[in-house]
Amino acid sequence: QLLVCLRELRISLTSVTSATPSGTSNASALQRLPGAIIIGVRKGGTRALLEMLNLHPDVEVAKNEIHYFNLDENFRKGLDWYRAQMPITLPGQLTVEKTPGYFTAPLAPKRIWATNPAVKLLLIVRDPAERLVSDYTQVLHNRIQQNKPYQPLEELLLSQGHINPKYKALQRSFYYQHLARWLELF
Ligand SMILES: Nc1ncnc2c1ncn2[C@@H]1O[C@H](COP(=O)(O)OS(=O)(=O)O)[C@@H](OP(=O)(O)O)[C@H]1O
Repeated sequence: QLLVCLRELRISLTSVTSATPSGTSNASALQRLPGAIIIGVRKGGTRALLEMLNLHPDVEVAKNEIHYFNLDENFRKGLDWYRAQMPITLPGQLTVEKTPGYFTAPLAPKRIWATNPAVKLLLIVRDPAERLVSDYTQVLHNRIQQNKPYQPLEELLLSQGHINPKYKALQRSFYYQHLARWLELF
């Protein structure tokens, strides 16, 4: 399925990436903006998806999460900074980056659209309740490692006997609310 998906991505991206000259000389080895972005969801298996795509010789991935479209401090650094975070590719190769934080970031859809409306967005989802528990577990793990205090999941999830809609890990599992913002543009 991934191979089929990749073939489709390459076909649809030919027009976008063909602005670069064909051939495989070193002069054509450049850092290019992504043709596809894994936008989420956090704890949805985004790292595994990125690594699997990276097995294909026509794909190069940004190893780290870039957080360009969701963090103002990075967005302010500009497009040249973003491009500089990308791997070197040859013409015809597809650059992919993943930052699961994009999916829930209010400004990310508009920013990505303004940068490249033809970019392909990849979203991998997971049972939202399992995702929430995984999200909580990661934060818990980080806090324990940093010797910081932590609350049980029940305390975060419930407020006066009711579900607390302000709990961030819960909000991140409201897939439809976030997806609606993306679908307004893409
Ligand atoms: N192939 C496959 N099938 C099912 N689940 C998988 C798979 N690969 C990764 N995982 C699980 O995905 C969780 C990590 O997701 P992410 O890579 O998106 O995490 S992160 O948002 O980048 O931190 C993490 O979940 P938890 O085990 O609950 O932490 C992984 O176990």
